Amino acid sequence: KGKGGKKHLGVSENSAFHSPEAEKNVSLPQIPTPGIHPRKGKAAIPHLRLGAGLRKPNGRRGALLEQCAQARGTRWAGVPPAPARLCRAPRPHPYLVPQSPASRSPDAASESSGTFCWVSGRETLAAACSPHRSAVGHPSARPPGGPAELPHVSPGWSGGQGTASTAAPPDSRSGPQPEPEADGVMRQLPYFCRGQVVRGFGRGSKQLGIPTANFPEQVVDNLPADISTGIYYGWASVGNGDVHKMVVSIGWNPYYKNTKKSMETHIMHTFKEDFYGEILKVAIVGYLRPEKNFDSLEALISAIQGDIEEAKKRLDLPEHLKLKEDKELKIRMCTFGQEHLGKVQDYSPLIWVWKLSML
Ligand SMILES: Cc1cc2nc3c(=O)[nH]c(=O)nc-3n(C[C@H](O)[C@H](O)[C@H](O)COP(=O)(O)O)c2cc1C
Ligand SMILES: Nc1ncnc2c1ncn2[C@@H]1O[C@H](COP(=O)(O)OP(=O)(O)O)[C@@H](O)[C@H]1O
Repeated sequence: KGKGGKKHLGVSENSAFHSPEAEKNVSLPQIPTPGIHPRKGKAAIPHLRLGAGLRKPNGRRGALLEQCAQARGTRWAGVPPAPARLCRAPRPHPYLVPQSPASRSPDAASESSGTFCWVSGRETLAAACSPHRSAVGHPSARPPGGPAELPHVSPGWSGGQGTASTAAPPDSRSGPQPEPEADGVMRQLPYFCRGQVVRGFGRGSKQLGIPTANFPEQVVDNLPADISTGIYYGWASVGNGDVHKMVVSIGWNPYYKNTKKSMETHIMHTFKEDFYGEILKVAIVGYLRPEKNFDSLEALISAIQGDIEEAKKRLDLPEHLKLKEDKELKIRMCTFGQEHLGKVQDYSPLIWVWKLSML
């Protein structure tokens, strides 16, 4: 047992989900893995110790973590997770994500070398590596970029029900948007959110020939501040339906000079009928471009069609298809237990284990 074995790992109440794709698209800070052989992965990490406040995942939570690990086929199965194991997973790893220095750390400055975070749907294990100081765990901390911005909804989901998509736009933002900071945007992806489909201005189908399902105000309001306005792509499902490719526009539609921010999803699928009132779930996995103004309706339509084609292509890339098939995404997109969505208390570890065991 190494030094870390005596102390404990923490488990947070939050969830986040990052893909290797998100890491590829941006230059995230390199995770230092001092002393770790990439394949053998068992070298000592003399300076890596568990900090105060970490708890050993024993009892029900420990069992949960083991089951999650087993379900994922990670190397954690059957062993008590320790920071060394957190750090030894080869990169890129979909559940081991670099996190920015954590401000909630007792000594944030010391974490500048990187924080590691293993994430399963509900549980998050975190440890930080620093060449100068021992690791620090955050038992109750959310992973940076995780859904702590989604305070009143079920873990991992931004959602709500309502009747309109609103958010007061600063005037300066109604024009063309600057390229969002990749660091800010991509750290949030994949970003999951859900909500009841509400009515918009009815332009999508009629004027553009491209219907876009609108999310309610609460969903738009709960978007992480780091997710800039712009055009994104990802996966979507409606009600109990299958997962389809989608593009989503987040912002003020400068062409129409909307006064309220909205989030509008076009799903690349032909539906038999409208689905107002249904629960729409989306996983935003990538960014396409900022919102723009256009000289003509034709130019707007042509840009949106270009986005759709580009999104289709990108979503066919192996990393995206892999994500689509990922258990985590299936759990988040699937319908069993949907009645629980929105009630944090119903996302008990036992329900989560039950869901994993269903797969
Ligand atoms: C992929 C995509 C890209 C879009 N890009 C822009 C854009 O660059 N500028 C803009 O003003 N609106 C853009 N929109 C928003 C459309 O203008 C909007 O969906 C349309 O006004 C329909 O709105 P409605 O559902 O409220 O009727 C985009 C929508 C989608 C789906
Ligand atoms: N492929 C699709 N993607 C998105 N919405 C669709 C699609 N097919 C049908 N719809 C329906 O069309 C509605 C959007 O049409 P739209 O004309 O943009 O109206 P609104 O402005 O009310 O959103 C959605 O709410 C949904 O019910």
